[in-house]
Amino acid sequence: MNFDDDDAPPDLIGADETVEVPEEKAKKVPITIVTGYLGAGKTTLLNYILTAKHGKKVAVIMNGHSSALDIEKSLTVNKDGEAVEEWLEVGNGCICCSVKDTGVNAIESLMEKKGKFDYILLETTGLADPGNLAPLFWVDDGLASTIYLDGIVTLVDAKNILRSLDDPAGKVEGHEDSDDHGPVMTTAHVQISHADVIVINKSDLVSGEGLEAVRERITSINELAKIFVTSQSVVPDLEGFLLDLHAYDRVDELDRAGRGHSHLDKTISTLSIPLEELTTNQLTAVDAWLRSVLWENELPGNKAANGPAFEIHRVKGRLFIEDGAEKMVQGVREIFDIFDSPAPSSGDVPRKGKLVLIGRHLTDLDFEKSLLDAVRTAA
Ligand SMILES: Nc1nc2c(ncn2[C@@H]2O[C@H](COP(=O)(O)OP(=O)(O)OP(=O)(O)O)[C@@H](O)[C@H]2O)c(=O)[nH]1
Ligand SMILES: [Zn+2]
Repeated sequence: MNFDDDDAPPDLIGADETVEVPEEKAKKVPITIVTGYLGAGKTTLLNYILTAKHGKKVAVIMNGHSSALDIEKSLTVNKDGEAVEEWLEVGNGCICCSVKDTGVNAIESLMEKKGKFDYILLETTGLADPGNLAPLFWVDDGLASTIYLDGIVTLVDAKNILRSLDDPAGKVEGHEDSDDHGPVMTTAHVQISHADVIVINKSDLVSGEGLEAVRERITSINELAKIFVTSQSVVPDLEGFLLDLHAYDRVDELDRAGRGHSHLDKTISTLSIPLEELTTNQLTAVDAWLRSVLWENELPGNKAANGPAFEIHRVKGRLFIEDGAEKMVQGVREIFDIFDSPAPSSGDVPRKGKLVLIGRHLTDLDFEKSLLDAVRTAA
């Protein structure tokens, strides 16, 4: 890709040039995290966003490795002998930045130019565990006061993903592992389990059957994610795919979970627990149950003292309350929130709730019984 093709030279924006945003216009900027195993096509996707005509101002933060980008040199300029990050404005109105580590600093310097764009896309390194990153953008203070996490998009390489999921060498770091003899949890697993959207890229390299096998395996890990198939990371359109996901303030996709019970993947699975209308007491019990499970890592009522240590990556739910309220549950790792549904279901929808968990060892313990017992006791 060459940004110098345009007649006008690219416009470098100085790092210290801030734009005054009137208070009432200071809207939160959504951030989408783009993750995916080494070589899955993340940079290809972001390059596509930077060049396609989509009429949106997107700020793209790439992880600094990208040799694919010959703009990288021009991004880091010397200012008073010090290297500073620069934002490069490209032809379609997007801006781009390459950083050594996709950390908080880059986002902070980005926020100073907040009036300038509608979305932020952040490429993680191929080995990143999005579960460690997502909470950074979710907490209610600090950073998240000016940006909010719109969702996590995970690219997978159609040709290599099944091998990556089975490769013990890809074992993810930083997760407690009491049962080393169990099926291994790889970086590919955690990138899929945390995803709101999964892009099966490099579809040109596999047969139709191969693609179906990949799709089945991915769905067995994460039943909630929306799945797209691409070649060269060319996505049909951006909204609902990369942008405007609202993955953390809506739960529209809950209906996808709980249909099949394939445990094709031995490591991570999706569990869907149906819930009748709850009293407010029972709502409190669900909250307490989630605290125990997510914060203490204890399954209430579980007698198997030496059972395998479970791990929950995502929680989503819709709860109907007898007083007429409708609540949503959203969680990533140990952070979760129960809040009023911004778009309650219409009157003719049956008031059947659901709690969906994505994680490890969910099939080895009886989560459903534990939750339903807690709810029953609180009736
Ligand atoms: N055959 C084929 N090659 C692709 C496709 N998408 C990307 N590639 C190639 O795959 C290689 C890796 O793509 P990148 O976009 O750099 O992948 P990445 O996920 O950013 O890689 P890392 O940041 O190194 O983890 C490049 O050579 C791309 O040209 C595709 O759909 N089909
Ligand atoms: Zn890349």
